[in-house]
Amino acid sequence: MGEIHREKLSQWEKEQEEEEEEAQAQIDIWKYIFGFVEQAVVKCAIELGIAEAIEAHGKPMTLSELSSTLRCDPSYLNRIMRFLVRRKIFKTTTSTTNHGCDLSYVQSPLSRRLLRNGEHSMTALLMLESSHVMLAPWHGLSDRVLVDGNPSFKKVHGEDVWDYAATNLEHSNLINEAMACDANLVVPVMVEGCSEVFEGLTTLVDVGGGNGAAMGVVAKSCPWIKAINFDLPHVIAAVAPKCNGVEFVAGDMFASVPKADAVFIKWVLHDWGDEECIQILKNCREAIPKENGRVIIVEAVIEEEEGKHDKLKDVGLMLDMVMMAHTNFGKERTLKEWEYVIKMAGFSTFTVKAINAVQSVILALP
Ligand SMILES: Nc1ncnc2c1ncn2[C@@H]1O[C@H](CSCC[C@H]([NH3+])C(=O)O)[C@@H](O)[C@H]1O
Repeated sequence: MGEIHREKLSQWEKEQEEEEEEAQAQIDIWKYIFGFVEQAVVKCAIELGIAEAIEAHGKPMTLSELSSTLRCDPSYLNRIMRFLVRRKIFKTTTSTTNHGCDLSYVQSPLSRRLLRNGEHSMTALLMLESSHVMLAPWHGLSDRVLVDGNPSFKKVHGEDVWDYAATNLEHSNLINEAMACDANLVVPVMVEGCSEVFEGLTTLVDVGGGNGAAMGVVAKSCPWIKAINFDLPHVIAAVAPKCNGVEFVAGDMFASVPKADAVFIKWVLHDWGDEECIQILKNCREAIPKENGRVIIVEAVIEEEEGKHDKLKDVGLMLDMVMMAHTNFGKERTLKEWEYVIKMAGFSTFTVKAINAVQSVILALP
């Protein structure tokens, strides 16, 4: 191939690529303009109890059955259902009835996650993130990024998220239930694919364990382990009566952590800046034996190289934005950033294991 011909070809390829990118941008920009719509419609579906109604019906449900059960206006509900079905939240089947052919709705893997008491329910997490309390700080995100910017949550609500929760128990309960959605998802994955972290333990303390969901799963799957759920006093006071083979202890992880063979700490360190993180980790290290003790950190590890992360791990980047909006100095960390806080807290070594979850398992050894 001649030099001029090759140049022309690569010029043509470049123009082609730019045209495709332009066409894609024309589509993609709408995703950002109306990004909130999907969350809002799913929230509406949860509030109406659409998934529950279809589940209780036990067979495909027509629009008229669904509207009369939920006391909805059929034409509005029809539009909501059309939107959800296009996004594979609910599926349709056609069934023959006395009046001819009827379109009916059935559950999909996504809609099952919208069942309040479903095994993989993510309802509470969606209700938390779409609550007024959690949405308001997003309006202050750009201010947060400025030099001398203010933490967005504190600016809107006058105090940080944990102090706010201590005096707004309804919101605190929503946080606890939302976190439990993820704990119920991740801990079984760990028991399945990473059971070595629980090997040889007789006691395990979950630091910032919320309503004890994680330790509930551990107590059930590894009954020889005495599981302790440790959290702030207002959390423990609200959730302790629900214990299921788990001991509940109230306290402040910045002061000290109850002693155990190992510490479990999930989705807590990302709420804090490096200095606070190091303090929490030092207290965790003091709570475990020097020999065979371990701290099991369950957190996202942000991939530094673009394009290397899978779709689930990509959720970590969204969580990083959530931390920016909802906490004072919290962030998702790269491997290097994890190494820094773990080493600064005095641990001698650590390992990272990817699991089938947004988070990885980071094992820190004293
Ligand atoms: N100073 C503190 N001492 C103990 N727990 C705290 C403190 N500050 C915040 N927390 C708790 O940290 C938790 C963070 S949310 C994570 C909950 C749980 N580990 C899960 O992944 O499902 C909340 O339950 C807070 O109440």
